Amino acid sequence: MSDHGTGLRPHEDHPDPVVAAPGAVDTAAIRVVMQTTDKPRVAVIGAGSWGTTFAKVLAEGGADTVVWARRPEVAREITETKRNSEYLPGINLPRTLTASTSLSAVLDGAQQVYVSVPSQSLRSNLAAIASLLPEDVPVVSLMKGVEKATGLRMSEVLHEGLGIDRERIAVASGPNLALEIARRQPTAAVVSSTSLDTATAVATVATNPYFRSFTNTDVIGTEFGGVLKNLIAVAIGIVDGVGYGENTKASIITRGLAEMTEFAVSLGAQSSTLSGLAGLGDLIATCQSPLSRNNTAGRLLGQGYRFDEVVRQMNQTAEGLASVAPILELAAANGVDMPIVSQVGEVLAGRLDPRNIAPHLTETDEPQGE
Ligand SMILES: NC(=O)C1=CN([C@@H]2O[C@H](COP(=O)(O)OP(=O)(O)OC[C@H]3O[C@@H](n4cnc5c(N)ncnc54)[C@H](O)[C@@H]3O)[C@@H](O)[C@H]2O)C=CC1
Ligand SMILES: O=C(CO)COP(=O)(O)O
Repeated sequence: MSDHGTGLRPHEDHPDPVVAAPGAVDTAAIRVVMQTTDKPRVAVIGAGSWGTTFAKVLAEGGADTVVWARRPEVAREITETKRNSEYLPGINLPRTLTASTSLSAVLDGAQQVYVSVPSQSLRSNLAAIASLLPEDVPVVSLMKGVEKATGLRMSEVLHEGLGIDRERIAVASGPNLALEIARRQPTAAVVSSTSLDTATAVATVATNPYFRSFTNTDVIGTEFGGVLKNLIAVAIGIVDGVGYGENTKASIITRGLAEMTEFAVSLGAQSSTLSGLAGLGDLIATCQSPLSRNNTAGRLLGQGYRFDEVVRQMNQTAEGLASVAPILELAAANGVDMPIVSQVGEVLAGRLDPRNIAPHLTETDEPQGE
């Protein structure tokens, strides 16, 4: 069997029963694991849709991967049947992937640790992780929210809660809808750390034939890109739910990117990061896809459901809903106008009829330079 130029050895005794989606990478190229020598041992904290998918990415890139699941039934299903049917229906996980509810078992010997729990729950999980974290290993945030109570980015919460150097922390972001990646559709991501060595070490492990990780050192831009595109995706969902068409959505996406960029740059990001995978790339994916939970939450709001009804209907994490308020506080503190995000906040609060969101792309009715 050819290794399709990957340099990786086909793993022939585990025929993969996943049916490739149209356009997915040739499964023969994917049905491989790295040579067993120097297989990095990695831990993924969180067994929801993204934690499980990222664990699959890492395992299919050759890493010896173990997942921490909060619920025993989820850990058991992953380990015994190689499925996570609640979050990734129809997806077969790699034979080598296992999960456990024991943090010490998962973290023991880990050379890299990836964290993917809902942003608002991160801090409460860190005390237990801190005492078990192997020394000097990189810790990678896969999350796209800010902490509601503090406005801190997830890498900042990791820094505070784990008491580790910023150079050890990385964030991974980009147009990464979990189910598409779980189906092995080709995808790019960006891994960012203030230390390029850390970003490179993580990106090397978080790469496989269908998932390619780029690197940068703009952690602020990379993280805010992932947070802010969720808010614009809620706005897109709202106008979709109302029934507006493509002009409205293109206007919101384009002005939304300008809003995202101004905000992030005011807090220290490089504007080029917002034009990259973690900004524009993720904005396109999230605003276009019905797989997006933020987009879905917005659509329900646009269809007339109240905020509490939307929260009840969502059985997965829609980070944007909790991030609106802290982002608007940061914007106000930095003198940045965010007309689209402000109006998402007004719709969430029940103070603005979703049908009135679209015209308000600026703060005033005076013509403004683009
Ligand atoms: N699903 C996706 O396509 C992507 C998600 N992300 C980000 O990944 C992060 C996690 O999201 P998903 O996995 O999609 O969410 P999810 O809703 O699919 O799963 C969340 C997981 O966290 C667990 N959990 C809930 N409360 C917890 C707590 N207090 N402590 C520990 N674990 C808890 C749940 O049991 C579940 O396993 C979010 O920040 C999201 O923005 C990033 C890229 C893609
Ligand atoms: O971050 C994502 C895609 O990159 C997933 O978006 P949702 O959280 O809206 O599903």
